[in-house]
Amino acid sequence: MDATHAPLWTDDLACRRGGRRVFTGLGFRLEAGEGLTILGPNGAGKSSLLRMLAGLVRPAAGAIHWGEADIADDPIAHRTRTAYLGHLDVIKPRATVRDHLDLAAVLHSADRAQVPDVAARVGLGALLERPGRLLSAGQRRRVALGRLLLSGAALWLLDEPTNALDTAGQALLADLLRDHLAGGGRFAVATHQPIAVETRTLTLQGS
Ligand SMILES: Nc1ncnc2c1ncn2[C@@H]1O[C@H](COP(=O)(O)OP(=O)(O)OP(=O)(O)O)[C@@H](O)[C@H]1O
Repeated sequence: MDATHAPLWTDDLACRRGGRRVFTGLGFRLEAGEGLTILGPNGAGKSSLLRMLAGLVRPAAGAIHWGEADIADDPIAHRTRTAYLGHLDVIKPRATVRDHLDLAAVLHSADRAQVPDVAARVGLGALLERPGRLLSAGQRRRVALGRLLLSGAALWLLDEPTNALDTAGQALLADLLRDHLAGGGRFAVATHQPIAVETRTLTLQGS
């Protein structure tokens, strides 16, 4: 099977953090073109699961597979196909919106000529030359969405992506997620806010 279209799946996945059990026995499958919404109370392990799917936290038991392979067997391949958006948007104070998106394009071997279009897509077309220190929280989040678009990653892992986004920003996020699925991508979103995209749902119970 073409690796891009291979299913992402877990079987009997368990997570421990700080010596404490967070979740056990987690199994789910995510095909190309599918999204997953991860729900659950504070501390249930949503961020931990996303970090595990990104290969940043090791499972205490079980494994995460991409097709036949355990993602831990080829971390570089997994990093290349994955984009992780955490709670904090890392923005350099002096670098402009254009600089941030240019850097993302270079890092992901994307065409820098796309940057103005990507900025416009995320609502920052008029702010290309604005430095990071002058961006609002929602504008920073939009830079992060622009980076996501430039990543070309098949798997988007988004932790509370609606944070700081206004109504229009939340609609934009939903559009980007739908377009990503339509292009054969997949995503997992940990959220307390509903996102207006049809997805599978995984609810972590917490303890
Ligand atoms: N770096 C860490 N070291 C030790 N324990 C951690 C670490 N990060 C998280 N935990 C613990 O793991 C558990 C799950 O945390 P996690 O952040 O995954 O939950 P969450 O469902 O994303 O919560 P929230 O809804 O509050 O964002 C919590 O009990 C937390 O205290």
